[in-house]
Amino acid sequence: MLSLSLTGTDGAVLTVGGAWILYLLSRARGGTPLPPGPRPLPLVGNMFQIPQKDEWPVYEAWAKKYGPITYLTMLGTPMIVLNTLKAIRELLDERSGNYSNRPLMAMKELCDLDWVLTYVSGEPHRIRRGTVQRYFSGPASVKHRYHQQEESRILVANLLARPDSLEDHIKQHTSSSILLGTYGYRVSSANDPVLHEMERSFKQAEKLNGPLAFLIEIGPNLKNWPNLLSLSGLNKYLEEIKTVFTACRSDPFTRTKELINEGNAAPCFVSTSLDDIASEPSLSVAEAKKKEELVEDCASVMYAAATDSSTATLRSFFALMALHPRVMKRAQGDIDRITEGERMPTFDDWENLPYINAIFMEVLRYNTVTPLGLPHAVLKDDVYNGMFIPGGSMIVANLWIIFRDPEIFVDPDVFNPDRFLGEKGARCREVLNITWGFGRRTCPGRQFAEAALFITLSSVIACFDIKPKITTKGEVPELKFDHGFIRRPIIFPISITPRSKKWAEIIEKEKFSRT
Ligand code: HEM
Repeated sequence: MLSLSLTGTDGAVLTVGGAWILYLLSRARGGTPLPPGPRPLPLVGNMFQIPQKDEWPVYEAWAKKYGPITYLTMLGTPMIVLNTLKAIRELLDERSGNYSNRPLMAMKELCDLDWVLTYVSGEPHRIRRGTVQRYFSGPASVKHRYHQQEESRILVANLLARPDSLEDHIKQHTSSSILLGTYGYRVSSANDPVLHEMERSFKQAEKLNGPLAFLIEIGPNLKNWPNLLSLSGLNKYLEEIKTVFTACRSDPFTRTKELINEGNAAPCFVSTSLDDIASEPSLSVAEAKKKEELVEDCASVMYAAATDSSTATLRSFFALMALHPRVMKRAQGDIDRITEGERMPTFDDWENLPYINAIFMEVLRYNTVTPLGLPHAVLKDDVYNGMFIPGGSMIVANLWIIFRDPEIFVDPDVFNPDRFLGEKGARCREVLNITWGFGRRTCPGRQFAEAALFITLSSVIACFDIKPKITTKGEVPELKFDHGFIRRPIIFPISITPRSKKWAEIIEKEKFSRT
């Protein structure tokens, strides 16, 4: 029979046990438990357990402890981490309709950013993606190759002239490639004022995913509380974000329209799309204006979407080539066989240079640019393998752990492009596809980016020897990274020299033939 006389220890055990049961109940919905995860603190959730830097080992340890799905909360917003390829495919690809929203939308809506392709969902997203894909994806991506090849020649010429300014050259190269494709604008240097203008939105975008965005997400709809917005000063803060985003949308678009009117516009996404609109005489003035605004919206996201990831990938490439001379030599041998060592590679050589593809795939795997992909959000409540997935959760794919799975990528800590070659490399190539995202959000610039990587990497490898500058202590420098959703390598001093006098002449000749 149960005795009701409890000792102090019994009481403590019951109190702790009761609290634990309440905690477990609070993690379940209608009897379906939430996925497992580290215990959250009241209100702040797991905020202080999620590290601000060097976070990957922590996510990896959670994956080992909790299995395919880790459940966290940040200031009341659920955050779900998918740790296996199976869970990623089954949720983000197969249930894409429910898993393709973007998180933390409340603050973006307060800033009236309902036109930004990378944030919007549903029909507005579908229409904007279609507009971008028509000019950048699949076969349409081929029309960018002329400029992409030109930009690769400018890059190698800049590296020959000023090899110590590698970061500036990479920045100029990636920015120019996307701004030419989008607005027909060629960037003159890393200090081009247009880049400063475009990059203003980066700082504002960070605010949209910071702690304030989490707080606004769980609170009441502040649009209904205008007095609170203005008394708290929040109005001014949100207005600043909106103003910068709006300027980044309208300023470059207006400039390209002026060039079109003067008859001086280079073929690009904006000029071609506006030509298409003009060639539809059946459109009313209002319909044409709406279509034009759509082009303006879509153009404005391309710079931010393309440059950060492309720049981080190229930085990794230079660092990894400096650290892996044998890979570099082998690629140079392949290129020389095709070009007879007399010219730089062109797109016609692409299919004959599989090792270059293998190098950029291994760069993408080894220094994963987005170790947690780009966050998606769950539209409606769902159940997966007996676990409750709340609607509104932020959901991310742990690419870092998958790209280090020894079952797929043997010796994952070794930089080895060979793993992607031939029939044996089919599985690795297939898994690497997740580097481009999932479902309805898959990167629409993938083909553009792959072509840019091919022509840039092959041109650089053909022309230069790349070596680390040994430190004063006689050591090879270590590769380190910035922190954040995009993993940006911090480049150590690298020596970039033409392979021979002849190659310096080829660079000069091909640069000259461009002008
Ligand atoms: C190495 C280069 C690149 C990598 C690794 C990369 C990767 C990604 C990833 C992971 C996403 C998020 C997908 C998701 O949410 O599931 C994304 C989205 C996007 N990317 Fe890329 N990308 C690269 C270059 C580019 C380029 C060159 C362009 C433009 C030509 C581009 C345009 C976009 C756009 C517009 C989105 C937003 C898609 C949406 O929200 O529907 N990207 N990219």
